[in-house]
Formats: sequence, structure tokens, C-alpha cells
Amino acid sequence: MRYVSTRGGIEPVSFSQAVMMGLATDGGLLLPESFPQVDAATLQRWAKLSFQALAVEVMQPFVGEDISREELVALVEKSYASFSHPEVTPLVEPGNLRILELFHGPTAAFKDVALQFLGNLFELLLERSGQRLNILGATSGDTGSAAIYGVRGQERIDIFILHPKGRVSPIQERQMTTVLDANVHNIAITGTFDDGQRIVKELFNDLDFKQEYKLGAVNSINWARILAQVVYYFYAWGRVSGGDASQKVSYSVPTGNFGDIFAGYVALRMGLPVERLILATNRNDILSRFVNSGVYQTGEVHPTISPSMDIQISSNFERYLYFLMDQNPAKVRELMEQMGREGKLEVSPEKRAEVAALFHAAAVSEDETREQIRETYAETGYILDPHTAVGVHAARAFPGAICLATAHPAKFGAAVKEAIGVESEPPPSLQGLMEKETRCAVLAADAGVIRDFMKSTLAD
Ligand SMILES: Cc1ncc(COP(=O)(O)O)c(C=O)c1O
Ligand SMILES: N[C@@H](CCOP(=O)(O)O)C(=O)O
Repeated sequence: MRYVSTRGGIEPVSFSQAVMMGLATDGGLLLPESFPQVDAATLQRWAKLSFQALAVEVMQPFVGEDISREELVALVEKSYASFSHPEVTPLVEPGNLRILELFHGPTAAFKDVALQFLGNLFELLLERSGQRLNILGATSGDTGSAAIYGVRGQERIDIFILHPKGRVSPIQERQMTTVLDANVHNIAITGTFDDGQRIVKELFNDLDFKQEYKLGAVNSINWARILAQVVYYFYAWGRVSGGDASQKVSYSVPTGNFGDIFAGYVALRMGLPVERLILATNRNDILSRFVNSGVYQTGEVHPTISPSMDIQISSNFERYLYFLMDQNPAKVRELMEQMGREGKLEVSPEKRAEVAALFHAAAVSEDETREQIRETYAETGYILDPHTAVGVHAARAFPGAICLATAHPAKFGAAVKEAIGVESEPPPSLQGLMEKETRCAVLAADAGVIRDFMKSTLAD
């Protein structure tokens, strides 16, 4: 399997090169040249597999020759041994809902599914090459701690994580800043997540710096992140369909950077029987506006009770755009350049109809989010986190849709308490965080400042 850039400016690379490259060197995002196809018999067989066995089947064709089956099995086993639920991503059915719980990993958010795997994958590839890696990532709250937990203490890696100061939940902040391993460097930037993501991309596009400092990516710009997330779409389908390929299912996905829902799109292109992808945003609605109008235009970032989705520039949108533009990299480059200049791009009415045939999009308000948490709790006793509640609310017109539960409600205690008067019992991994020692630098949201900080930290 070879990987190409959405902007067409690189020679095709292997899986391990794609993982180490992170952002493509032409500024685009990496994608496989083609998708392996899954037929009805395979779907039926996969529906009976454990999460781990399924992960090996789904990932194998994408990793190609780079990683042997034995190595892949070992990577998968190690990555999901850290999850507290034997099914890894169980499907539960409170009342008439279908909830895919993705928060049983070490940091209680769906990011662990991919970042436990990516941390172990980096370790394997770096051991082989004898190299070191300096990870640079941006977080709106969950990627940061999941990435830190994926690589903390690894000898060949230093990790620098930018989070927007004061714009993540107190627990999310503590999950990152209480990790005192010498290879972990937390930076609170005075800006938004979008500023952090812009800085990350700016520094990855500084090719001299990227090469000299061996930058690595943990955000969903890294293809391995998307790949690991494809697995649970197949897993959930197997649970509800029993393997009958004629049964199509809809998925509701709380969305910010378009990574998780793009993984669903990849599963669809591989042959998963998908009815609709329900794209749920909070007030920061660039993506739902796009689906409903064909115009992709940035706006101001508003703080919400689902802070991990407070994003107005969605990184993986470019990957979807590549397919929407019939895999024409020149067109993608033109549109992304226009986006860079004008903060806006628009697709034709035909393309908009194509988008609307697959995606249903809704922007869910703060009141609706709280109301959904309240209603689900009153009717079933089940506590939704605010991000998951956004997805459940958006799926109201789609009975039977699988709603992705992207975080444990205890990560957002204040919002949950405001909605239902009680907090959710925190899992052991979230207990005692507020009493622990912390370490974090506070810096301006400026690429030059972050570059200098990385250089001086690594020189010490
Ligand atoms: C809890 C939670 N839900 C949903 C999302 C949105 O996922 P994505 O950015 O992949 O669209 C995020 C982070 O982005 C998150 O942390
Ligand atoms: N919600 C994310 C934002 C970063 O997204 P990513 O999927 O590209 O890493 C977070 O929690 O940090």
C-alpha cells in the first residue's frame, strides 16, 4: 500500500514513511492510493471477531509489507491491554439508544483507541531505525493527554503539546500537566485550538526545522490515527447487524476536526454498509454549515460545554475534499489556497447534493446539549458527556443510529452537574488529579516562540 498527498506534490510513500512524515511535505494530508474492498462474506466473518482480531484484519492491508502480521498482532494486543473494558469499545443500549462507548482507555476519551496504537507503532519504527522523534501536537483537550499517555517515558521520543489556556476542562488540563516524565512538555498557549493547529502546521511546513528536529505528528493529520479509528465502525456494525451485509446502519459522530467522521467515511469506502453519517457540531459549526450550504467558511471560535469540539478549521476536511473533487489534487490545492487567502471556499450545487446524500448535519446549541443530557438521564439513568450528547441530539430523527460516545462524562463534571444535578463517578484514571503536582509553560500563540521553546528545551 502506497500513500499520496491530497495536494499531489510528493512521490508515493510507504505506510511507515507516511506515519513518520505526519503532514505531507507539500502541506497536504496523506491518504492511501486506494482502499481495500470488503465483500459480504468478509463482513459476515468480521462480525464475529473480537475487537483486537478485527483491528488486525482491518489494518493489515493498509500497513502492507512494512509491518509483519506477527508485529501487528503484538502491537494491537499491547495497545488495547490498557483498556478497562474487555470489549475495548462496547456497544450499550440505554432505553432505545445505541451508544458506542469509546472511552475505556487510559485517558477516558476516544483518542486512546488510536493513540495507544500510534505510541506503540512509533516505538517499533524508532527502534528499527535507531532514530529519535520530537512530537509536536495541538489539542482542544483530549488528543493531548491521550498522546502523552501513549508515549510518556519512551526513550526515543520527546512530546510537545499545545493546549489553549483556560479553554479545556479542569480535568483535561490536569490529565496533561500532571504527567511529569522528562520527555513530556506541556505548553498552554494564549489563543484557541485553531491557533495551536495553525502553529503545528506552520512548523511542519518549515521543512528544515522539521527535518533537523525530526518532527512527528500525533494529531489526526497522521494517517495512523484515522486508520485505528476505522476499526470501531466495523466493530459496532457487527454488533448490531450480526454480520448481515444487507443491513445498513447510520452513525452519529460529534465532530470538530473531522477525523473521527472521516474514519467512518473510509469504512464506507471499504464496503461497510452505511446508511447516513450524521455530522454533529456544537456552536462552532463550520462543518454543519458546509453540509447544509456548500460553503466552507471560518468563523470566530466560541467556548462551549463541549470544549474539545471548539474548532473552526477542521484539519481532515481536506481529506474529504480530495474525494469530493474526484481525487484531483490540483483542484484540492487550488481550493485550499483559496481557503488560506479568503477564509472561504464553495463547492458546486452538484457536489453539495453529493455531500447531502451521505451526510446529515446539525449544529446543536448549548441548551439542547444540556437538555439531551437531562432527558437521557431521566429516561434511562445513563449519563452522556456533553460531546456525546451533541451527537445523540443530532441523531433524533434517525432511530437506531449508532451514537459514538467520545468521552467519559466525568471529564466534564461541571457541565454534567449543571444539566442533571449530579456528577458522574470518575473512573480510577481520573481520580486524585486535582491534588497532584503540575508542570506547564505558558507561551504566546506564535510559531516562532514555540520553535524557540522546542529548541531550547531539547538543547538542555
Ligand atoms: C470528546 C470529543 N468528542 C469529539 C471530538 C471531535 O472529533 P474529531 O476532531 O475527530 O471530529 C473530539 C476532538 O476533536 C473530542 O475530544
Ligand atoms: N478534539 C481534539 C482536537 C485535535 O484533534 P485531532 O483529532 O486532530 O488530534 C482534541 O481533543 O485535542
